[in-house]
Amino acid sequence: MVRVAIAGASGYTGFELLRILCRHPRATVTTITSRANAGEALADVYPSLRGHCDLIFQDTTPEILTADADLVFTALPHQAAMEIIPELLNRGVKVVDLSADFRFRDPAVYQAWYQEHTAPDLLAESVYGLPELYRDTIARARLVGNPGCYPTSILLAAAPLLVHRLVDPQSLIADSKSGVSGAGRGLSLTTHFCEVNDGFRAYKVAEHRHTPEIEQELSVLAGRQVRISFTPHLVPMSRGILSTLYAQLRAGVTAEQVRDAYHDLYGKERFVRLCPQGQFPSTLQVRGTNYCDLAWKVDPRTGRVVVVSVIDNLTRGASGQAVCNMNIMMGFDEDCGLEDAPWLP
Ligand SMILES: NC(=O)C1=CN([C@@H]2O[C@H](COP(=O)(O)OP(=O)(O)OC[C@H]3O[C@@H](n4cnc5c(N)ncnc54)[C@H](OP(=O)(O)O)[C@@H]3O)[C@@H](O)[C@H]2O)C=CC1
Ligand SMILES: CC(=O)N[C@@H](CCC(=O)OP(=O)(O)O)C(=O)O
Repeated sequence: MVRVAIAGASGYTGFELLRILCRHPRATVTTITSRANAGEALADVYPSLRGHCDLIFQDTTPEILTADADLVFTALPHQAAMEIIPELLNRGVKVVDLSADFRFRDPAVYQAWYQEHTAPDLLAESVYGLPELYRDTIARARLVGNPGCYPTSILLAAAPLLVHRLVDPQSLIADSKSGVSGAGRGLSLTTHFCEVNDGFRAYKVAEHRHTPEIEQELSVLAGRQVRISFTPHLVPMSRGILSTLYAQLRAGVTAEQVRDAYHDLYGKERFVRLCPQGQFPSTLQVRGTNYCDLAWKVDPRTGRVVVVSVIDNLTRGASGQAVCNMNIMMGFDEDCGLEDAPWLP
């Protein structure tokens, strides 16, 4: 059994980690932390977990997080994560960080979009935690930067097209719609029920901080610097992301080549499901799971391919992917604890 601590267990991704790990056959959660809830029982903060886990929240300190753990999930806001992760590593645990603090290869990019990086040396060591692309390095990692939710949905949609050189990498446009839990559990006017319900809006157009993360990984896949137009939208649902990706096909590329590229990259993948031709996925079909469901269509009128990708932002976009990364780091089967079928309705 691997002993696990969760920093920031009172937030939405922390809760989702607990939901998954409570039934994980090879992991046991020993420690949960939150500054505001320290001293309270988990079941008092999250009554839905009553009977599944009887832990008490403790304060978020490196000493507490490493006292009885082999691996720590840091489900903390950006900046707060990098403030404690160097000390966690010094104390000998492995870390899967759900924030953006260890997703970037170049500290200057992080600093341009976030803030000063207080542990830039660790960026050279951390591994971007997208299992389909990096499972071999994840297996050897001590520190994994778990991908952002929008990047996960967009990178999985784009990868076959770039790996097989089927599209002009500079033509990529991604239009994404997220449920409100993507903004975390904290209260704010933008996620207030009356501000979100019955409406639908774009936000942070051409300036969302996931743009450099997406471009970093698209550039690796394309073998050259890539720029993307990325527009996120907030939709009135609790969970889920649907991303629509548009790309210009290179001259002469056929629909059969596009189909073969998706089957080549994902044919054996446990968590990427390719929809039957003509069926486009709903966020409902991946709810509460680590699946990314993909569908595409070549439009012969425009010479573009349109790809639709759906994930659950809290599971595949955060905590499910984090557990998958833990499984790889510990040498477990990738789907250990992640085998559940989606919920419906
Ligand atoms: N929600 C989502 O869909 C996704 C979120 N992420 C990332 O995962 C991380 C967690 O997100 P989420 O669970 O949604 O966030 P929440 O706001 O729901 O939870 C944040 C958690 O961190 C703790 N916390 C807040 N501020 C600090 C601080 N300064 N120092 C230490 N602890 C702090 C909070 O508890 P307390 O204040 O009591 O200590 C709480 O437990 C973030 O980095 C987020 O960007 C990534 C992908 C998807
Ligand atoms: C709906 C919503 O607000 N979504 C969040 C994305 C959450 C996410 O993936 O988080 P990271 O901050 O860890 O990169 C946003 O747009 O900021």
